[in-house]
Amino acid sequence: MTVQATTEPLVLAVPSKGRLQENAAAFFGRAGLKLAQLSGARDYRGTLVGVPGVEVRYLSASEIASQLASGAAHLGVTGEDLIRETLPDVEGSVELLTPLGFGNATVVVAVPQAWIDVRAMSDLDEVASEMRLRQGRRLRIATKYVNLTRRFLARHGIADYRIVESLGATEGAPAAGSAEIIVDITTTGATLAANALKILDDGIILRSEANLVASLKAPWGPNQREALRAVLGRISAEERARTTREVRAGMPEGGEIDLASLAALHEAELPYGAPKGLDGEIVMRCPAEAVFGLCDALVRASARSVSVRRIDYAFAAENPLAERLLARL
Ligand SMILES: Nc1ncnc2c1ncn2[C@@H]1O[C@H](COP(=O)(O)OP(=O)(O)OP(=O)(O)O)[C@@H](O)[C@H]1O
Ligand SMILES: O=P(O)(O)OC[C@H]1O[C@H](OP(=O)(O)OP(=O)(O)O)[C@H](O)[C@@H]1O
Ligand SMILES: [Mg+2]
Repeated sequence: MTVQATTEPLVLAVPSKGRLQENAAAFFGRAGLKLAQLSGARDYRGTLVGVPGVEVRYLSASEIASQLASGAAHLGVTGEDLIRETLPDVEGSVELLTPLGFGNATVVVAVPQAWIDVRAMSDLDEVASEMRLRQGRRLRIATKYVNLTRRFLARHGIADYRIVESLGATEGAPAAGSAEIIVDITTTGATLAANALKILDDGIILRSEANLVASLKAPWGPNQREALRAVLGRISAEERARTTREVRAGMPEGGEIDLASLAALHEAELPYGAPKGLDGEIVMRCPAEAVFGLCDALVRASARSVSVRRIDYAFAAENPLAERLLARL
């Protein structure tokens, strides 16, 4: 009988439900990372097709935040709001690798629209003090963002309040009489409006979006580091490709062109190096915004033809996301 060497996998935590699920799967898909569920839609574990050493775990967005904090997961996709709410020491326990452009939500302080004189946090401070003095009771704030709320109110010097923990439908609390005001996330503002609530002018606690987050507490052995490089290499390659354009130009025989300064002027690079003689094809890459400037300059430098392409992936020797994380481990 042979004993197989067990190699601990890198644990990648992916949202299993809710708003982040579909977008997260699409994000990995763009990076060429196909999620495969182990045995049908009810199994909460899976793998990444073609990337060995990775175990995918399907969890709720808030569980992902706790597992990154404890080190049970190495990498995960979750909202920054949940990271900042759940982790006592964000900087010391995780690295926010990159924002993902979805799951945008703003954590806000909202009060009844009927409170016409209450527009800012300083007004709220007055309301809270008056309630305490005149009615002998504290302002009640309904929220599931207990820690974010406490920190934000402390920064505004507000101490006369009580938190009523809410597990959902927070916006309904003032009308239901279980709290005077709320702290919750909003995206379109529709739920606040439907419940006759308004955001205080300086009541924005955090602008959040989904992030790719790495745990500093997880065990990062050699196998997990190798899997990390593979996963983040693809993610970087897709991001680099999406934001750059490849420019190919046919240069005339005997043409004279200072490729290095042309490249520098247009934030371009020569990913495959400068050709020996300049008559022939040159390949450059530049940021998408800089592409027409570069094309014009090449034409002025007597290029015979210039074409621009989008590319799917741009792999490079550098792996900036992985390097940033590895430097902290
Ligand atoms: N309306 C929204 N628009 C965009 N992103 C949102 C919205 N609501 C929540 N999010 C983001 O998605 C995260 C998870 O929210 P989601 O509603 O999917 O799960 P949940 O509320 O934690 O779970 P559940 O409501 O099932 O208990 C939020 O913390 C936030 O980062
Ligand atoms: O500003 P809006 O676009 O109206 O979105 C905000 C609402 O979306 C979220 O609720 P969700 O639908 O996730 O229900 P939940 O409270 O059960 O999480 C959030 O808690 C708000 O209630
Ligand atoms: Mg929700």
